[in-house]
Amino acid sequence: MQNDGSGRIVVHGLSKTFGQVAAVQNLSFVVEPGSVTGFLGPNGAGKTTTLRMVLGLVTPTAGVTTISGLPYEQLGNPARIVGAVLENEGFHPKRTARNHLRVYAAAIGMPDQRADEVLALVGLSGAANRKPGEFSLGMRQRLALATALLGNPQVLVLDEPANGLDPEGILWLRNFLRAYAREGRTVLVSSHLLSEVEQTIDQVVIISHGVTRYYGSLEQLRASRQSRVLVQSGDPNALANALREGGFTQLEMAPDGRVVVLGATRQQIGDLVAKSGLAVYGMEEDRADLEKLFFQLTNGQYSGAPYQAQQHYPPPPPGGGWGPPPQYQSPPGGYPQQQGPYQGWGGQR
Ligand SMILES: Nc1ncnc2c1ncn2[C@@H]1O[C@H](COP(=O)(O)OP(=O)(O)OP(=O)(O)O)[C@@H](O)[C@H]1O
Repeated sequence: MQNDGSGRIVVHGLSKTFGQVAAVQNLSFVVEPGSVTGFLGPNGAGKTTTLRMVLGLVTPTAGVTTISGLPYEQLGNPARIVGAVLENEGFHPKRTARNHLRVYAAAIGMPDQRADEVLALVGLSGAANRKPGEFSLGMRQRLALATALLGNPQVLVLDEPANGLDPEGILWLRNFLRAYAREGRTVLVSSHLLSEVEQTIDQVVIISHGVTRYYGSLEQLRASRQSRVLVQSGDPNALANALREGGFTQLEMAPDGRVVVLGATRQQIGDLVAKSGLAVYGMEEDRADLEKLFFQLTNGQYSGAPYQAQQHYPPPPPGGGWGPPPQYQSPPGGYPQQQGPYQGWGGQR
């Protein structure tokens, strides 16, 4: 085997067991260069363990993980290929930011001046002579990123990099990572909050209880959200009957008396209502937000209530892209009644 120069991260059949705890189970996904991939899952889902296996810090119980075709430990001078920021990185309390970076630069064969270059890249030039002990959490995150960038790596692996960043810091990080990926590099970013990385990532791997729940483009995940239309009518029962006859059978009643039609567009309902001659006073279309979908996909790690799937996912795209979990039987989509504000049709109002 040799370094194929691609910067592609491959995780194949990866498992890790700590005593009785199956932290990661048979995980498979590919992180392509030129994109930012989000690695998402609730706390304890197995993200850090997986990233540590990718970085050769934890030995897998089963499976393999490679970067540019090689296991991390066979990469030669890995810091020149992969830059990583893991959680809770410590800094020497007495060293300035610049000296901290110079020590690390020397260790990987980079010149002193690289320290100032990476400080500039992360916007910390003005703090070069200060000690990280005086830094805010956001500044420490930037310094950790600067450390990862020392070797000008083709691949960046960041564990929860948005933790502790203020909105401005998150925006900065987003622009930085997107620009980095645009140069054809590989960026893998973990987070337990989809909203934190939603605008940064193109691809997403969602795990829960150490198992892949979704693997593919964020765009496709967005498209799988089912729309619903809320219809205000003078006679909700007559409207419901007309809708059922028209083939719209997924109906709910909102607490305010509006009829909620799942899986329909405003236009479809408008046409049907016009034919039925019923009075309708207003229609509002909305889509399930991605965060809700994320909750559904990671069900069981957020709330005790079991998710009852109402909708099936669209079939896998040709050429794959979906996670392989054989035990994944409860596809997402729709609006789980126990989580939404709506009562089922005929339920308590
Ligand atoms: N060294 C270890 N020894 C024993 N159990 C471990 C060890 N490392 C992780 N675990 C367990 O493995 C599971 C996955 O942990 P991991 O830290 O990988 O999850 P995570 O998704 O990164 O969560 P977080 O965001 O909270 O760090 C947890 O149940 C955790 O307690």
